[in-house]
Order: sequence, then structure tokens, then C-alpha cells
Amino acid sequence: MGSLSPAIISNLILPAKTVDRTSFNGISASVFPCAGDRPNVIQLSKRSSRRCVAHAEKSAIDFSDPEWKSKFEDDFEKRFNIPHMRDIFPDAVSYPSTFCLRMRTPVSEEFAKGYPSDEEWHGYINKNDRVLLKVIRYSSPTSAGAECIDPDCTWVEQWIHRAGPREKIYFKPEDVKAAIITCGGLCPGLNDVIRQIVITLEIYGVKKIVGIPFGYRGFGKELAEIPLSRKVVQNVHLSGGSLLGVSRGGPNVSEIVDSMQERGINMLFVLGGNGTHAGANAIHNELRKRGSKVAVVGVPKTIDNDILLMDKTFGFDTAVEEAQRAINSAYIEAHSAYRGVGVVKLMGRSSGFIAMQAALASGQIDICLIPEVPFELHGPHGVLKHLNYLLETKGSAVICVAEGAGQNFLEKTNAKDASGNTIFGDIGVHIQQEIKKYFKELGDPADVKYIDPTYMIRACRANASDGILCTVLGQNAVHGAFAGYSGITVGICNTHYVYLPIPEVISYPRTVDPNSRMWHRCLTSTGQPDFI
Ligand SMILES: Nc1ncnc2c1ncn2[C@@H]1O[C@H](COP(=O)(O)OP(=O)(O)O)[C@@H](O)[C@H]1O
Ligand SMILES: O=P(O)(O)OC[C@H]1O[C@](O)(COP(=O)(O)O)[C@@H](O)[C@@H]1O
Ligand SMILES: [Mg+2]
Repeated sequence: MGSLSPAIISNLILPAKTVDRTSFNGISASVFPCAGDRPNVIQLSKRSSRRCVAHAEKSAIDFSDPEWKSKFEDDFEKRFNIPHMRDIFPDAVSYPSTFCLRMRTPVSEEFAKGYPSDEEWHGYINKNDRVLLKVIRYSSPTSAGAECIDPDCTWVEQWIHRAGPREKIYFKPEDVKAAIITCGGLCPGLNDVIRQIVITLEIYGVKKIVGIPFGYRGFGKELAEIPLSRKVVQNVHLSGGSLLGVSRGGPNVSEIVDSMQERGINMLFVLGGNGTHAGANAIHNELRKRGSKVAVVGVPKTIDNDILLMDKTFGFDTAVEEAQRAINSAYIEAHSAYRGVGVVKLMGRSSGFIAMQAALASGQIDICLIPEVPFELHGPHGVLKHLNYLLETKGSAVICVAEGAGQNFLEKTNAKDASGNTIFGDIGVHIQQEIKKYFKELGDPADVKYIDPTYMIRACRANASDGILCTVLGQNAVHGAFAGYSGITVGICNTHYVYLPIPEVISYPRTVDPNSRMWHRCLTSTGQPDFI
């Protein structure tokens, strides 16, 4: 069997042989994209019985082959192999790790007497250690949220690489010039990750550490590097933002790599989301093409939580926590007004994770609207009709809407930001206006208050759980680079820390699966019906 495409493996799903674009189990399908970590899927919509099933590339896996499962597992192993320096430099020399927690004296002193090491210390990860990607064994493809490979939902093992320090390293610390860069929008925890990368590099013995200012733009000629050390970063995590600054857009990959080579950078730590990681992978490939022994390691930063395969990305927990303040204010405003309606818009360009989790956490949301679940505002099943019911029965209501939801109601401008992301219209303002209009026309106006806390949330410092996540991710990024890996990113998967090849986590944005238990829990909590 040839190599399976990323679209099929790891995520997909259900009876390829029995599913077509128009029906599944007799339920007619309306074709719009849906579902968690699943591309090419069909959403089967039936009031109160919403299902998502896959429209996989049906011909790619031959389930009549008795060997399909082992072939699948082998193929998965290959896809999730993490690129190593030895792949292109078979003669690359390794050294005993300078990272050893039994050393009492700082290892950043000169290495004239050789590298300190302690063979008795069992703190290293073996390169063959693996973490299981999927941990639920579904007994039926109809189980809620089931992610199946074949029609019988057979148990298939999908193993990924465990992160952490290796016994052998592929860089001499005194030869390393490490650079850190933060790209895209702000996200709580950036400073925590920067800080931990610097601290861990110093523990290995690296002395040349710099920050590249304002994202990839900093590789342009006019911006100077920022020297970093433990002293510089010691307290940076006490405030939000990024010590280095962020930006969108910037030079092309070839110019970035030219600049890295001019500066002598041989380790690059890239903090950013999908776009940033696409850039990091392109930089990694370009460096390989040029035969450069450089490690490029990503740390996923996305407040929207839209990176594939990970339990969560840093900053997300903090965002959900901070969103509570906005929701609570909206609730109090709505509750204290005569026929009061609170509307809160939360981040999430293509993924409703923040809105969903914030709704769940607050217990104050009556209607949660996310990009993954289509809705109507008007009509017999529309949001406004339900809102009317809520005002009649409860006297007030609170709506939480993700920024990417309901874009079909807004005029498209085709405007893009410097990174090429579509600039969205403001769905919060639109909903506010439509509610006002609707109730005015009904002859019983509603008192609508709209809150958009986006930039207040993004600028926060990380909370405790994100602080821990950032710390571990930062450490693992450094361990990965020293171990000789490149073109990888770090993450948390089923509570364990892992390394993943970049292309696997950015092939499309991770979204909320409308058939997942979590979305069902959210619906249970809000009590909202389908709005179609
Ligand atoms: N496909 C791509 N290839 C190379 N660089 C990219 C790509 N997409 C975005 N970038 C660059 O990555 C940086 C961050 O991208 P952006 O989409 O703004 O944020 P995020 O990384 O959070 O998705 C920008 O400097 C942008 O120019
Ligand atoms: O106003 P900006 O800086 O362009 O950012 C807006 C975007 O930033 C985000 O918070 C996420 O940005 P990133 O993709 O860079 O992480 C989105 O939710 C939002 O659309
Ligand atoms: Mg992006």
C-alpha cells in the first residue's frame, strides 16, 4: 500500500464504503464542513439528531486486505517520524548531553575539561519512547464522537514521539547561537515560553541567545537582535504580551534563511500558530536544501486552540478564564435590565473552542454560537425566536458568539491582513443590531449590551495551568533542538508531552466537532436548540 494522505489517517472516520454525500443511516445530509480534527466530512443534519461522518478518500484504504491494519500502523509511524539531523547528515557527530540535573555547578562554564555527564542519571528519554495518540476504544462507529478508521471502528494504535532530554546531543553548546521569535497575534504565555527556553539553553551551556524582534519582520535588515539571558528574562512572565514583540507578514523564506545564515543562527525557536508553523517548516526545508546544520523547533501559540492533535495550546486556559469576566459582566447587565440581552464576542476565527469552553465554565450562557455549527438568526428556528422565548420566560439572556461564526450574514470585503488571513466582519455588532431591530419591530424592545473583550484577554499574563504548560513546552523545545531534531513542534497529548512533525499539525485548523461529547455538554448546559 502506498503512503496514505494526512486527510485519511489519524482522524477518519466511519464507514467509507457506506457513506456517500447525500445520506447516512437514512438521514439526509446537508454538505457543509464540520467536525473536530476531521477534514472532508459531511455534516448530517436532522433536528435534535446531528451527526458528523466522514467522507474519506474512500479508495485509499482497502479494508478487504487482511493486512490493512498493520499497514496503516506502519504508515502512521512513518508519517509521525520526526526529522532528525542524521537523516541528511549521516555522519553528524553526537556528544553526551550537557543537560544533567545531578550537576550541582552551572555547566555554562568553559568545557575545556570535557562535558560534564553522569551515566547513572536516568532522566533521559529514549528515542523509541512513544505516546498513544488516541486513547478511546470505540465499540461502535455510532458511539458519540467516534473517530474510526474502518467501518467496524477497529482499534488501531497510533503512536507518536515522546518529548524530553536525550542522552546524546548534536550541538556543542559553545557552538550554538540560538534565536527565539514570536509571530502572529498576542497570546498569554509567550513570555513564559521565551523565559523557559532561555533558562534551559543556559542549563545546556549556551551563551549566545538572542530574540528576533517583531516576528519574521525582525529578519529584515533594520531591526537589531535582542540579547537574552536568564537575567533578562527572569521576571518577564509576570506580564502579558511578548518581550520580543509580534507581527504579521514579513520577509519571504529565502530572505529569512539568508538572514539566519548571516547572523550565524543554528537553533531557531519559533512561537506561533498555523501561519508561523508553515513558515517554520518552510525555513527548515530551505535550510536542509542549503545543507545547513540548523534546528528549527516550533512552540504552538494559538489562543484559538486551533492546532491539530493537541489537548490544548498555551494561552487557551487563560483566555477561557478571562472570558468569564466579560460573560459575568454581560450577565449582570442583562439580568439587571428590563428585557436585557448580553452579547459577548470571543476569539476564534475558524474554531469555537474559546466560546464553547467559556460557555461551559460560566453557566451563564443561554446561546453559544460557533463557526462549526451553522445557525439562522431569523425564521421559526432562528436565534431571535428563541431569544424571544427566553425573554418571555426568564426575563433576560446572554449570548456568546465566536468571531468566525455567522460570517455568511455579513458582507464580504475580501480584505486580508499582512499574513493573508481574511479580515472578518464583526458578528457581535451584527447580532446586537439584529436583536434590537427584531424586538423593536415586535413592539417590545430589548435592552442589548455588547462586549468584545478580545484584546483585554489576549494581553493577559498566563494563569497557573498555562504557566506550567509554557514551562514544559519551552524546556522540551530546547531538548528537541539539542537532540538534533528539526521541523518539529512540541505539544501535550493525552497529558503527555510529545514531538510532532510540523506538517501534521497544520494541515488544516482544528475545529470543534459538533458530534463531540464536549459540544453536546455545552448544549446541555445552555439548553439551546438547533437554530436551523
Ligand atoms: N504559509 C505560510 N508560509 C510562510 N509563512 C507564513 C505562512 N502563513 C503565514 N506566514 C507567516 O507567519 C507569520 C504569522 O502568521 P499569522 O497567520 O499572522 O499568525 P499565526 O501564526 O498565529 O497563524 C506571519 O509573519 C506570516 O507572514
Ligand atoms: O487584530 P489582530 O492582531 O489581527 O488579531 C486578531 C486575531 O487574533 C486572534 O486572536 C488569533 O491570532 P493568531 O492566529 O495570531 O493566534 C484571532 O482570534 C483574531 O482573529
Ligand atoms: Mg493564522
